[in-house]
Amino acid sequence: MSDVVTDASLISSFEGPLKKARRIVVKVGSSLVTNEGRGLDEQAIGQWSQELAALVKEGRELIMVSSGAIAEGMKRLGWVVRPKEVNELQAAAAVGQMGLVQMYERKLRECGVRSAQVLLTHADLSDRERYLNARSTLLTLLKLGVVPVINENDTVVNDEIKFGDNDTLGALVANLVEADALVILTDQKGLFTADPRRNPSAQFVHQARAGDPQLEVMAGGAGSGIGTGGMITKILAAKRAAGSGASTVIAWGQEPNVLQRLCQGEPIGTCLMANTGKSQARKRWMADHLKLLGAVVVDDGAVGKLVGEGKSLLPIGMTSVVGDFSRGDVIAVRSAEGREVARGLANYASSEARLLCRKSSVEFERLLGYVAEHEMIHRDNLVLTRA
Ligand SMILES: Nc1ncnc2c1ncn2[C@@H]1O[C@H](COP(=O)(O)OP(=O)(O)O)[C@@H](O)[C@H]1O
Ligand SMILES: N[C@@H](CCC(=O)OP(=O)(O)O)C(=O)O
Repeated sequence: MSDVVTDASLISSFEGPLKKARRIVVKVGSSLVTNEGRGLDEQAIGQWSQELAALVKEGRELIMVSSGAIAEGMKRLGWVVRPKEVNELQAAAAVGQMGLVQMYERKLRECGVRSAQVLLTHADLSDRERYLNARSTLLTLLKLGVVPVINENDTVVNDEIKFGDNDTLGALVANLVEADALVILTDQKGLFTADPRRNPSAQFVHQARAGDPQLEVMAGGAGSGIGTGGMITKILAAKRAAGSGASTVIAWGQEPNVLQRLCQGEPIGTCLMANTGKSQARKRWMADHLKLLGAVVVDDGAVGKLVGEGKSLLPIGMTSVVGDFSRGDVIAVRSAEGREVARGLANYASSEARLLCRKSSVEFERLLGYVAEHEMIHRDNLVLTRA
């Protein structure tokens, strides 16, 4: 599908990508969360929390990426005009984040669901080791039925504050946890063919392909003075999320029961479809690594587990380690004859992996002083490369 669909009748039987989605990242912008800067919108946060809780109870995994710290901090500090100084924006974010996260914690707890605060920077997600640590923490939280509430760690960055780009953070988180879908809730019903605040005759876009260059022409900057990214960062976020196979829906955050209705398959908002399958995208990413830093050689039993049974690679099946790599690098898995059978993300650096060859996980702590993971390569991070 490459066309931009503005005719509602063409999508009447369309189910949307949320119905079958198990792992969903929801991003809400500052203007929605803080009622256009008037202060935390308790009713809205309460409503989203009820929906998140209901979806978690259905067996889905939900992550909330929420902006609003700066806007709420400004309100608490009595500042009417958004400061220009980065250190003042950072101070406002630190003050506002307290109230923001407390409100999510309380509202979710009232619905019987636990939450966790996670503060990330773009830099965290580009460093492989921190990327893996963030990933494994988030996946553990999801497994426990906890809803992570994520924001940028505004105190330690300045460019993120300047560009205020939590849409990108939402997409990076979707990629990090390999979400099935990203939902971006904002103050418009979705994407229009032009900014509806400036062009009242703009048409609504029901559906398009994520990454379609036409969308970037339609999207403009922020319209409210509270939000900072505007529609363009949402379009680019959808393109980024599509890289790992996640489709994106941009919808109005005040739409009644928006999340549950989307999950029932109602075509609300603008749906930007990813045209790459999840595993395909991941496979391509791994296959794109032309030069691998190392490899582990495994015995025939391990080859059978990986190839025949789709299992993770455990150190007990490894006989030797080749090269010099760090945790998070893509490495090859070779058979005893030296043939590459798979590739994947190493959970241990080569120096540690050498100590773990032929060892069972009960010995990891004694050998390394800590246990990062039981697997050398988790099956979620592994692709078979033998034809
Ligand atoms: N083509 C478009 N369709 C819809 N909204 C657009 C478009 N171009 C620009 N916008 C503006 O983007 C705003 C949403 O972005 P932003 O204010 O950053 O919200 P948020 O805080 O939710 O991230 C809308 O209020 C709207 O004025
Ligand atoms: N992280 C900051 C800024 C993020 C921001 O403004 O993003 P958005 O409202 O989604 O355009 C905050 O919480 O205020």
